Amino acid sequence: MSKQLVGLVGWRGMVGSVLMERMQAEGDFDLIEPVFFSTSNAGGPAPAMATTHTQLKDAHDIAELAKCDIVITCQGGDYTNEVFPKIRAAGWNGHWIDAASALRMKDDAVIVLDPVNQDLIEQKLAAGGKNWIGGNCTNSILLMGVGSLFKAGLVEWVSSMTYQAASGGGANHMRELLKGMGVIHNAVADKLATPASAILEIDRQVAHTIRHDVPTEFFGAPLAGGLIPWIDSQLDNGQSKEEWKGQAEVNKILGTPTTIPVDGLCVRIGAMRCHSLALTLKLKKDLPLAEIEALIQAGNPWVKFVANDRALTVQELTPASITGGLQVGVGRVRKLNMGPQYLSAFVIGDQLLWGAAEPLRRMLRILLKA
Ligand SMILES: NC(=O)C1=CN([C@@H]2O[C@H](COP(=O)(O)OP(=O)(O)OC[C@H]3O[C@@H](n4cnc5c(N)ncnc54)[C@H](OP(=O)(O)O)[C@@H]3O)[C@@H](O)[C@H]2O)C=CC1
Ligand SMILES: N[C@@H](CC(=O)OP(=O)(O)O)C(=O)O
Repeated sequence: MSKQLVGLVGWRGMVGSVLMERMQAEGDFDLIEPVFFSTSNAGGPAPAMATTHTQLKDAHDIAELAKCDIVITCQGGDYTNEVFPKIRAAGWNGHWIDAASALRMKDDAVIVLDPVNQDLIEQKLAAGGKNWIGGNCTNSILLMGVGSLFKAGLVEWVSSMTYQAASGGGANHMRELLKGMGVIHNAVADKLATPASAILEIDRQVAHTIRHDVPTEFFGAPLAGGLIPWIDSQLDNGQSKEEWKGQAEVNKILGTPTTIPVDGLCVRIGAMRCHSLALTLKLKKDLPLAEIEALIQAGNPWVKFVANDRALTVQELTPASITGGLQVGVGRVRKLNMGPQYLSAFVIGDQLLWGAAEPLRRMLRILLKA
């Protein structure tokens, strides 16, 4: 049987590069005939994984895109908004897999996170579904961590306070964070090298540098040495767009018949690519902690459950430990003073992997098997 023609758009960007790495690591390219597209370099050489179509094609050429059985795009929402309606209007009936948020809430789109919603994906596939969209990174990580509690019907509501990495903004944001760290260090490097120098003087200089010299072009405020308690645009109800996505996407991923309230504040912090969430969950009943822990551990093979122990937590439940891997850390699980149905949990994951690239390549695998 001939291999399916899979168009890849946005493979050079940050999410796309991580997707390419993962597809190579898992041997996905052996199963498909890839066609690489570009918005900036049509006619240029395609990456080495391309065996037949060795030149980049124009990512705006609808006729070329429409030759593909499957298109995977990590190019961004503007591209999706422009090209997707055109290719469908041209009668293309292939599968569209997308990292951008543009189509997520459309009725005919499924937000894909198969370790959590494989049943929903299979059901929509059988019903002729064609549009498969990766979820918001924070929501995918939340559900990879504690999705089993939702699936067991135990969650009445969840308050999710997030600590989101620079990579969520893109490559330039990661660079800006690092430049800012360097600017701060340079401002006090001499004094730091002298153990006897006064810490308050160092602190004054650091505060001045953060206010005046740390670059803010991409984040709009200094992130290095600080945090920014707002992510994405402002909505009329006082939520940020990132906060709004929590309830909307979590419920859509799970296919809940009645909306489970999900809300909280989303905060940008100076981590590189690990998003974390401090959760308060109100459970529908008072379950023993051991039972809750067992449920979380059994959620999926990528859950890395960390006992609520200081030494283990500071070793295992940090960006330093989690970054670059597929494990999603879950820990700090304990009952809260508010009552026996109130549970805390801390969830942490690499937002470029489960948060962006991994659900897309796994959706490709599901389609190749179908
Ligand atoms: N960043 C994240 O954490 C997440 C992002 N997403 C979504 O994924 C989509 C893509 O995001 P992201 O990967 O961050 O976007 P990038 O800005 O990194 O890449 C998008 C495109 O920009 C073009 N580009 C221009 N200059 C460069 C350069 N110097 N290096 C690489 N590419 C360049 C490339 O297109 P070309 O090769 O055609 O020129 C590339 O495909 C967005 O819709 C985003 O919402 C989803 C989940 C998480
Ligand atoms: N907004 C996320 C990243 C992202 O791209 O989200 P979405 O795929 O929902 O646009 C963040 O900044 O961390």
